[in-house]
Amino acid sequence: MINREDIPRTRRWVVKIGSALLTAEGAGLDRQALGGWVDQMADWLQPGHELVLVSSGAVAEGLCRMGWTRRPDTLHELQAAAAIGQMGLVQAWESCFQRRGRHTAQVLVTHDDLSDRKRYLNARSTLQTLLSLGVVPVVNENDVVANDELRFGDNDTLAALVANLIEADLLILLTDQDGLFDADPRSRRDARLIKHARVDDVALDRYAGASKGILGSGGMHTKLRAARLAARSGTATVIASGKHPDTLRRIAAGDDLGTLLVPAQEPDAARKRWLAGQLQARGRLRLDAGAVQVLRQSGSSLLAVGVTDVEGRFSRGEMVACLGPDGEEVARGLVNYSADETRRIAGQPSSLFEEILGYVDEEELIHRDNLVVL
Ligand SMILES: Nc1ncnc2c1ncn2[C@@H]1O[C@H](COP(=O)(O)OP(=O)(O)O)[C@@H](O)[C@H]1O
Ligand SMILES: N[C@@H](CCC(=O)OP(=O)(O)O)C(=O)O
Repeated sequence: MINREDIPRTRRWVVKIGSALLTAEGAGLDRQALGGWVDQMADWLQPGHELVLVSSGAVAEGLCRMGWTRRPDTLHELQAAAAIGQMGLVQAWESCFQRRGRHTAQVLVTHDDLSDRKRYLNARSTLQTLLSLGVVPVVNENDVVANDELRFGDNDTLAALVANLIEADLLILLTDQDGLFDADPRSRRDARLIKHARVDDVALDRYAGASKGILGSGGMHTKLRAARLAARSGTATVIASGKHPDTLRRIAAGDDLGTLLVPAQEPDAARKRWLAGQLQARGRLRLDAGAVQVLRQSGSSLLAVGVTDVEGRFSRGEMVACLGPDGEEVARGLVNYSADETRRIAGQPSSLFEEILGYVDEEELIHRDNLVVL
């Protein structure tokens, strides 16, 4: 799918509604707005159409329910707020969808769940079953058990992984701005809306910058990253404002609204998509320029001879990030040797592995089937 005119033909959507939008500027859930989005989603859900909702707002609603005026500092208090608020969140979605004759289902996942291949496949089957039953899954991060290290943190990334899981046609990220601008519109009044771009356009990184919203956790940077991740399953992304009463209806009609970010290449195979969605790398391999070129141009396996430095502690089979000489991450993959072994064979041809290690597990440090170039 490339253009707006193709959107009316899309059948499978992931709609993500961010904290900034859902919580009425920090005053708890905006139930009126929520009802409006449900009406638009329910209208779109004609036979043949399927939708997963990714909803933030648990922490913000929890704070409101407890009368806490500021975000607590400790992780446990935040987790408690999420647990309290999640009740309000699912109650609100369920009652609005019920009015439209739709059931909803609560789906809470952690990063850990989706990095385990078996649990990833389980999540996929459950979501697909729910969709085939005509139920609307309402997904959020399981904040209660996720610790700092193993969090998605923002729901943009989670929504993109869900889009990958179900191979959605369209990911819609509803937020408090009209889309991605060429600068943060809160600080630059002359910022220009980007209406259409390919996800690999490098100028987008400059536009998204690092600044975040007040209530949300990611800002535009995580939305851009999410669009790139979603593109791996051929999913296009629209970033648009949920503040207007008919945003989803207009997107469905193919109106020129928000920012449309389209995939730049053919979808990855399912296993590579799962690999690309792994956020936590256990270690980092620094590659020389030749290795970077080979990975980027011919999709080959990574050989130890192209590795100049090894950081971190990892075991065989764990995820490592591969960085170019300038420090930019170029690929990630599941490594065939532990950190200690990798340090010993770095820079060496595979023909010397036997001599150095006393054995050879694999000729490649990372096999191309277990490697994704970013
Ligand atoms: N280039 C940009 N274009 C639009 N918004 C931007 C840009 N850079 C930063 N932002 C900020 O990102 C915020 C939206 O992200 P966030 O607060 O995480 O929302 P959400 O909770 O909906 O995910 C906006 O309020 C805006 O201030
Ligand atoms: N899981 C968290 C949402 C985290 C969050 O705010 O995400 P986002 O809306 O993407 O900025 C919650 O429900 O409060």
